[in-house]
Amino acid sequence: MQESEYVLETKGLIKNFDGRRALDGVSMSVYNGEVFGLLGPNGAGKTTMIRIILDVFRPDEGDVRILGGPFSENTKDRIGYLPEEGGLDRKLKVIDALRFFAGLKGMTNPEPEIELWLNRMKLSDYREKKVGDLSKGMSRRLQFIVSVIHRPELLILDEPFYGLDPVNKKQIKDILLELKRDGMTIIMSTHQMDEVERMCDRILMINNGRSVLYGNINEIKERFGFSAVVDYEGILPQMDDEYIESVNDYGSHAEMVLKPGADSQKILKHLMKSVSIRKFEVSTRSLNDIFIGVVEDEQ
Ligand SMILES: Nc1ncnc2c1ncn2[C@@H]1O[C@H](COP(=O)(O)OP(=O)(O)OP(=O)(O)O)[C@@H](O)[C@H]1O
Repeated sequence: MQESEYVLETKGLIKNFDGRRALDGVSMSVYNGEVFGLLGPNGAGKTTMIRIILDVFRPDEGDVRILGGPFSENTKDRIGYLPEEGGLDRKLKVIDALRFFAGLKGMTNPEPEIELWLNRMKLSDYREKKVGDLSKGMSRRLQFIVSVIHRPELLILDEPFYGLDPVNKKQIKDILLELKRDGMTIIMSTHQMDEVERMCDRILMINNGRSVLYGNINEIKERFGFSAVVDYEGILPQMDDEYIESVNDYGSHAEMVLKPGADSQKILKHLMKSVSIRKFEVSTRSLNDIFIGVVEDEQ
C-alpha cells in the first residue's frame, strides 16, 4: 500500500455491547479524494463504525489506520465530523459556538472563514441567537459549518441530509462536491439512496454488523442486473415468470426486476397488449432496490 493511497483503513472490526455484537469483522478502505458511502438499515452498526473510526469507542478486535497511522491528537485537527444530531451547546450564541470550535481545531484567525460560512449557510442574521433557538434546519447548517470550517482533509458526515428541506439538501450536496473537487475525502453515512447513488464513488453496506456490499458503486450495480421502469395507464397484466424476477406496482408506475438474459422487447410487447405506455426504460437497478433486496434476503 502506498502511504497516500488510503485515507482510512479498518481491518476486522469487532464491537460488542452488553454481549450483543454490533460489528462483526468489518473491513474497508477509503481512498484519498473519494466520496465514500456507509450504508445500512437502522441499527446496522454505521454510527458504531464512525465512533470507532473517531476513537470514541475502542474496538474489541481489529485495527484502524487513519491519515497515515493510528488515531492521535494531531489526527483530530485534520478531521471534520458532523454527528447525526446534537453536539453543540444550546446555550451558546451561534457566533460563539463557531469561535469555540474553530479554536478547538487550532485555527488562529478564524473570523474570515466564519463570516464566509455564515453567509454561505444564510445564518449571518442569526449570529447573536442562541444555538437552542435555531430551527432544526438552521441548527443542522450550523453543525455543518462546524464540521468544515477548518478545511479538514477527511470529512465524516453522519446523515448529512437529515432534517433538511430540498433546497438546503441541494446546497449541502453542491458544497460537498465542491469540497471533493478541492481534494477533500468525504465519508457519509445515510439512508438517502438517491444521494448516495449520485454522489458516492464507492460504498460499504453493513447489515447486522456485517459487511454485505463493498466496492465501486457502478460495479455493484452491474452485478445486480437490470430493471424495467414502466409508466402506464390501465391494469398491469400478469408478467411472464421466464423474464421477470419481481414486480413492484404503484398503480400507474411499476418497477420490474429482470431475470438475467430477459428480452426487454418481448416484455414491452406483452405490456402493450394490455396497457397504454407513457414510458418504458431498462437500466441497472437502483441502489434503493439493491439495498432492500440485500436486507430482505438476509432476513
Ligand atoms: N453505546 C451503546 N451501548 C449499547 N448498545 C449500543 C451502543 N451504541 C450502539 N449500540 C447498539 O449497536 C447496534 C448498532 O447501532 P448503531 O447506532 O451503530 O447503528 P446505525 O447503523 O447507526 O443505526 P441508525 O441508522 O438507526 O442510526 C444497535 O443494536 C445499537 O442498539
